[in-house]
Amino acid sequence: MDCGGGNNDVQAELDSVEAELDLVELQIADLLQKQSELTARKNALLCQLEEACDAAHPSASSSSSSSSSKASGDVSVMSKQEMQRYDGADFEWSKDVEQHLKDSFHLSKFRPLQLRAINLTLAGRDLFLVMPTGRGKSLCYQLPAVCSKGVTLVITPLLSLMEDQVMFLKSIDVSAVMLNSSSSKEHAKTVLAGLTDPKASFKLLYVTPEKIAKSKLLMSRLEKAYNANLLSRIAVDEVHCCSQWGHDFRPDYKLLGILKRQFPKVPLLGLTATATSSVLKDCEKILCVSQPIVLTASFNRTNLHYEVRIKDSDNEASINDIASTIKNRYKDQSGIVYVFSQKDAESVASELQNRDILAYPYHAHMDPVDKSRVHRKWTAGKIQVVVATVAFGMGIDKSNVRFVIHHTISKSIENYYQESGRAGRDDRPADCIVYYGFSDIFRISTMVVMESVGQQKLLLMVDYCQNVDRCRRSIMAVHFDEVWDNKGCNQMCDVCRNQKDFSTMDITQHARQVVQIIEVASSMDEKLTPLKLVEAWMGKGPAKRRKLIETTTLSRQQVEAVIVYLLVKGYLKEDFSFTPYTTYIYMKLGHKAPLLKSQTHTLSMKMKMKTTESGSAVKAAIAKNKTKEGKRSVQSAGDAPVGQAAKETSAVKANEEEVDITFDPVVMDNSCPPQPKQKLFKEQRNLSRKQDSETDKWAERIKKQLADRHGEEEEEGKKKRPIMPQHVVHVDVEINTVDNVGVCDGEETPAHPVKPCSKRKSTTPQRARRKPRAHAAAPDVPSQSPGCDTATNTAPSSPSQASIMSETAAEELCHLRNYYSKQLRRINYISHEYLGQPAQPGVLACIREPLRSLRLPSRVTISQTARSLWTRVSGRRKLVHR
Ligand SMILES: Nc1ncnc2c1ncn2[C@@H]1O[C@H](COP(=O)(O)OP(=O)(O)OP(=O)(O)O)[C@@H](O)[C@H]1O
Repeated sequence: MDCGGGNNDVQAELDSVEAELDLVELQIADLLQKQSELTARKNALLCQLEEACDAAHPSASSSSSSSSSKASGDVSVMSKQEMQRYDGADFEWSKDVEQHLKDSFHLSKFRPLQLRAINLTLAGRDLFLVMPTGRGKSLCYQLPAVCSKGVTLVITPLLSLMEDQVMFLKSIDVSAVMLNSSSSKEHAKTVLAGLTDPKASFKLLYVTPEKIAKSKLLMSRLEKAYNANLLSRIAVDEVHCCSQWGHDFRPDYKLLGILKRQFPKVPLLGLTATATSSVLKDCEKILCVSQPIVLTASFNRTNLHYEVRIKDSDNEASINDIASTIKNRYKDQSGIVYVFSQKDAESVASELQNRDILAYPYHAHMDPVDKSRVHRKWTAGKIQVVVATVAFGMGIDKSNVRFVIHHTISKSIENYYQESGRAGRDDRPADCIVYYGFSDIFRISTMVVMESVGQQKLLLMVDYCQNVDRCRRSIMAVHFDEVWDNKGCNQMCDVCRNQKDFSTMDITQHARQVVQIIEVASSMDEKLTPLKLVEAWMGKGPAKRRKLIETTTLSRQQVEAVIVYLLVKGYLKEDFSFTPYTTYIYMKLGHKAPLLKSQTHTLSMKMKMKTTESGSAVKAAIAKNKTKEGKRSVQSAGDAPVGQAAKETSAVKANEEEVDITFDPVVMDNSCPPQPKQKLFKEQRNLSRKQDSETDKWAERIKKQLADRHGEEEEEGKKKRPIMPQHVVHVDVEINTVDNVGVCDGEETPAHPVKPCSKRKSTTPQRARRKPRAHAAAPDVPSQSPGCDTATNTAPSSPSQASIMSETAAEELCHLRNYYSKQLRRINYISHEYLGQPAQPGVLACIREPLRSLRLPSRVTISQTARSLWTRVSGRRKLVHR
């Protein structure tokens, strides 16, 4: 068929119209998003107005429940007047409640919302209570428990939390028991019998969600207690764990719906400090509670001062800064430094000790006895600082913590709120400081990549840190769906304190440059890691590429800020590449990148600009770009560079010999122990050598490709250059793990607070770092649980043994090994959700729980999958050894 020139024109126009339509769609999506944000804000303001106009609004809870009506459920279920009645003390139980508050709990008065919550639950209402960290949520089920007939069932995610609470209740003569993996048979028997005994000696029973999911005996006893009217209440602590959208999702919380289905008349009380309305809606469904009353106290902890500091890329400098802050501002005062990994916990603690600060590490892989000692000593004020991973979080209730410093940003705003919420629980002023660094974003990114909304949440946290013009509290308020009055901060955040310490810059040209760099790299079959993108834009990298792109005169800090901004706003996105051992991150164009093609699209960004130097740098760069604009999109080899850029370009040119076409992936590798630098260096050198031999040929090919590109011709069948990480950054990662903070027993502080990593427990089986080779690639699936790290390699190791394998078998084994490594990593990753759980013997038992969270083919059971994994591995093994 003849497709003449006419058709070509039509096709060209069609392409252009389609491209324009794409742009319009993006703009519509943008506007729709803006519309929904504004509508939400409008509704919130309307609610605020309505509340303000309500003459009968009681003073008792108004200050703290400003957004309680955001749970529209309240209003539909109960009128405001009726709701206010629950702030009163004219119920049949009121006297009892008052008396126990003073006599049992030794408290003089209620904090805002406590009495309302207690009255509501005692009246049999289902209730979700969202109250800030440290405000006294526990009292809202503990006090009703002692005022009610029968037993209150409390679901808690952590054994440590459970132990702490039971110990505390015992200390005030309130009888409470717990059932967990370490309970003896006899104890379990007594507890189960007590459930149906009207004269039972305990008022509260603490269990983990897993216990509910697994113990049929417990469920049957609860059923009997229910029928005998002896199950008075169900409290689900940290209720946000039900929802995948919550920041600490636990699969077994999903099964708790059985409670309301089996015991519909028992009032349920869900408690959390961090849940957005969508998370609560999700929890409502999961727990099968219909139209619960939602009481929401303001998230605002007025005594906490929030601050973000830019982290120096030189670790030494940031440690110095932290140390001097602690020594100058918090002399002899208690605090926490949160870090990213186990290794960081040990090294930062050691660095602080070197600077005469009494700091001890705390992380999930420490001996439980050591953890318990550190916790205890810190609580007693004998240790000034705990340098901790997230393992030291929920349930840490020390009143006089004056500072919480984040050496690395948290993985979400919810996490940050929880972690920083350990500060100032005595209502006195305390500081929450985050050190925010470019490379940390990508370290965390590799950690949260497996989580369903991990990336989005991380970017919101990054946005919080990057922000220079909005009150930090207002960002949290929007995040927690709260109506925010700007006066509410009272200059208790760095932004409100240093108002006007920023300038608005038009970064449209900068953004176009970044997009162009990625496009050029992609045309050269190159993938750029975040670090390489920064360097490329600043004029480093292969000369061939430099000739094709526009470099910048912005400072490194500004370059990083712009790239992060583009990532947060969707002009860039991360691209993950997985190997059995590592996760690589590369930067790609995001869904909004095409908008930059339109000349009318502009992009501005607020930047901190303390020095005029950096300010003028930005302006100079913008001016330079404007003059260049239109002159070229791709600079030809003969073009003479101008101004500052010329200096940079020639400086880089001088270094050209040293710059190779390399890749610098950010790597998360939690499968291998830290490698000696020498070994790493050797591996890199080997890879470099391999690359060197290819580079010349490759450069020739690139030249041709570029020529083709300019001529708008696509060379058919061009081979992609294999990506060979030359510079591998080995990151030691502790996945967001919560674990058992041991019980106090009065022991000494560990003699060697900072343990060397000699016997570090890896989070996944240890493996050689090299790429698996066919001849040594027998699937050495460990005979231990996936969490164990001493995998024994039974693969043939000598050349003679290897030679008996056919090439196809070797290749297949190699694939299989990769597959299992990846599966084991995933299983292991998910297993961390279960660290607080009873360890059960047997491989199947060990991986069953994590497997629940994996997506299995329909009609395939978990046991079948587990068994088939093992059968396939052993089958392959036999094949190899034959
Ligand atoms: N009405 C009150 N008056 C004084 N102190 C109180 C009152 N209610 C609770 N507290 C104290 O506040 C502290 C924090 O209480 P609790 O552990 O219940 O907080 P929380 O809301 O569960 O916090 P988090 O979510 O951070 O665990 C406890 O030490 C508790 O004794």
